Amino acid sequence: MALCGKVALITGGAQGIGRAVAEALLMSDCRVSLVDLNRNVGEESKTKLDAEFGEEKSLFIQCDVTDSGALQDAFKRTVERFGRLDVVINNAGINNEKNWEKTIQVNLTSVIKGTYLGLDYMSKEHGKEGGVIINVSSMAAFLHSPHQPVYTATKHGVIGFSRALADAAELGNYGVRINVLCPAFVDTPLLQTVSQEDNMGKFVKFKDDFKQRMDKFGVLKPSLIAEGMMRIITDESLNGAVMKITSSKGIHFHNYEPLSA
Ligand SMILES: NC(=O)C1=CN([C@@H]2O[C@H](COP(=O)(O)OP(=O)(O)OC[C@H]3O[C@@H](n4cnc5c(N)ncnc54)[C@H](O)[C@@H]3O)[C@@H](O)[C@H]2O)C=CC1
Ligand SMILES: CCCCCC(=O)/C=C/[C@H]1C=CC(=O)[C@@H]1CCCCCCC(=O)O
Repeated sequence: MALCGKVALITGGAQGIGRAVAEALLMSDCRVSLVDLNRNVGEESKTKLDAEFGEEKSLFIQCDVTDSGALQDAFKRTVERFGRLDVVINNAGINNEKNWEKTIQVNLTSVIKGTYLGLDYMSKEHGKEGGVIINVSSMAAFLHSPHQPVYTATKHGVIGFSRALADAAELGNYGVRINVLCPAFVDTPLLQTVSQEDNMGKFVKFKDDFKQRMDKFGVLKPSLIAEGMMRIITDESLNGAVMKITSSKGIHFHNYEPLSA
C-alpha cells in the first residue's frame, strides 16, 4: 500500500508504540487519527505532531475504546475529517491482573470491535476500497509467564481472532488484510506497570522473575515496533500473518504448520 494521502486510525495512539507508529505514518505522508483515553497526553502529542507535520495531518480523539458508542464515533469522526480510512491499528492495551475483566475489555473485546468497525469503513462488502488492519498482541502469547495470566489470555485471543477473520476476509474478498504484531518487551510506560501491585495484584511477588526475563530478552525501542508495523502496512502480500519482534531475532514471522490433510 502506498501511503501518500492515506488515513490511519490508531487506538492507544497518544504514547508508546501507538505514538511511534503515528510518527512513522506521518513521515510517509499518511494522515493519522490518534484515539486514546488519555486526553492530556493525547493533546500533548497532537501539539508536538502539529509542530512537526502540520495540524491538518492529524486528529486527536479522546475515547475509551471499551465504550462502544465512543469507539464508533471515533471512526465516524475520523472519516468525516479526512474523507477516507485505509489503516486501522488496534493497539490500545493495558496490563491489569487485579481488574482482569477490564483487561479483557480493552485488550480483546475492543480489538474485536475495532476490527469490525474497520471492516465497516474499509471492506469491499460494504462498497469500500479495502485496507489493512493490524491487531497488537504480544510475545506473551508465545512465551507465557506466571506474572500475567489474563494479559496472556487476551493476547492469545487477539491472534486467534485475527487469523480466523483474515481467512474470512480472503474467502469473502473483503479487500482488507488483517495481521497481528507480537512485540517482546518494549520501553514504554506500560512496561513499568509490572512492578506495581495496583496492576499486578498477587502476581507482583513474581516481579523479580519478570525483571530477570527483561534482562535476559532485552527491551526494544518503540521505533522498531513502528518499523514492523510499516512493513505490514506496505507489504500487500501479508494477510493472516503473525509478526514477532524480539531482541534476538528482530522482525520476523511465526511459521504455522500447514493443516495436515
Ligand atoms: N510495552 C511492552 O512491553 C509491550 C506492549 N505490547 C502491547 O502494545 C500495545 C501498546 O502498548 P504500549 O505502547 O507499550 O503501552 P502504553 O501504556 O505506553 O500506551 C498504551 C496507550 O493506550 C491507551 N489506552 C489504554 N486503555 C485505553 C482505553 N480503554 N481506551 C483508549 N485508549 C486506551 C493509553 O492511554 C496509552 O496511551 C498494547 O496492546 C500492549 O499490550 C505488547 C508487547 C510488549
Ligand atoms: C506489561 C506488558 C508488557 C509485557 C508484554 C510482553 O511481551 C511480555 C512477554 C514476556 C512474558 C513472559 C515472557 O517470558 C515473555 C518474554 C517474551 C520475550 C521473548 C523473546 C524471545 C527471544 O528473544 O528469542
